[in-house]
Amino acid sequence: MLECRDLVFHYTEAEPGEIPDFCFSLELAPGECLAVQGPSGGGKSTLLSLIAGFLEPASGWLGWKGDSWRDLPPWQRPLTTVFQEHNLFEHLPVWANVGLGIAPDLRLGDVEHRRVREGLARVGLEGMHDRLPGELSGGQRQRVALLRALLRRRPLLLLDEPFSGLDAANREALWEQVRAQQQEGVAVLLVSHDSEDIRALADRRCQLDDGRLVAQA
Ligand SMILES: Nc1ncnc2c1ncn2[C@@H]1O[C@H](COP(=O)(O)OP(=O)(O)OP(=O)(O)O)[C@@H](O)[C@H]1O
Repeated sequence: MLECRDLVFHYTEAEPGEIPDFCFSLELAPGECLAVQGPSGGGKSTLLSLIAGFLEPASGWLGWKGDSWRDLPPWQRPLTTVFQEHNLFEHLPVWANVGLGIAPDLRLGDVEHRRVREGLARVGLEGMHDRLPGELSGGQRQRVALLRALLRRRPLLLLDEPFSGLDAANREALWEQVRAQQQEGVAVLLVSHDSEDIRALADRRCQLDDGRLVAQA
């Protein structure tokens, strides 16, 4: 269970009152998908960055299964992220960008190479194995980033508009992959403006309103 309790954050470089202080509280159980919606600039990326450990809260509690993440650096948290910028390694081919999700040192044996190839086929990228990210379209890059995150198989998946710009067939294929991970107990926090994504995946929804999360029916 992911738990945020009164997690307070403010951007110090902003003028007082210019941006609301953020104060987030939420719970997310294994296998559950919570969708977060809100206006542009409402604080959705800020929430994900706090959970991932890229920003440090001023106060409050953040943890997983009762253990505080307060002093845990991002790379030790049991989660994986797909943020809007896809963070691909431009000098590495597609197979290696995906393979990093399985082995960060890229020591892949036959089994791991097969997982990469099968994964690429599942997201419609079978011909792209050896291409560099700069030779892919935006939607293809997005699929590479998502596949890498899915192959990591961490207990918590943080997704920021992960399906925007994908065509219907690819979107459905990726929904299927995310659902399969939920069934294995992966918790998903989904930031999305897209009502179809939310209908397809979310068990619950909440809205970011003036720096606070408000549950939606
Ligand atoms: N480094 C920063 N310094 C100061 N203010 C920031 C910084 N990063 C973000 N903000 C401000 O914090 C607020 C929340 O930003 P955030 O990126 O979390 O919003 P968002 O809901 O993800 O927006 P979008 O949907 O447009 O991506 C915005 O008003 C933004 O301008």
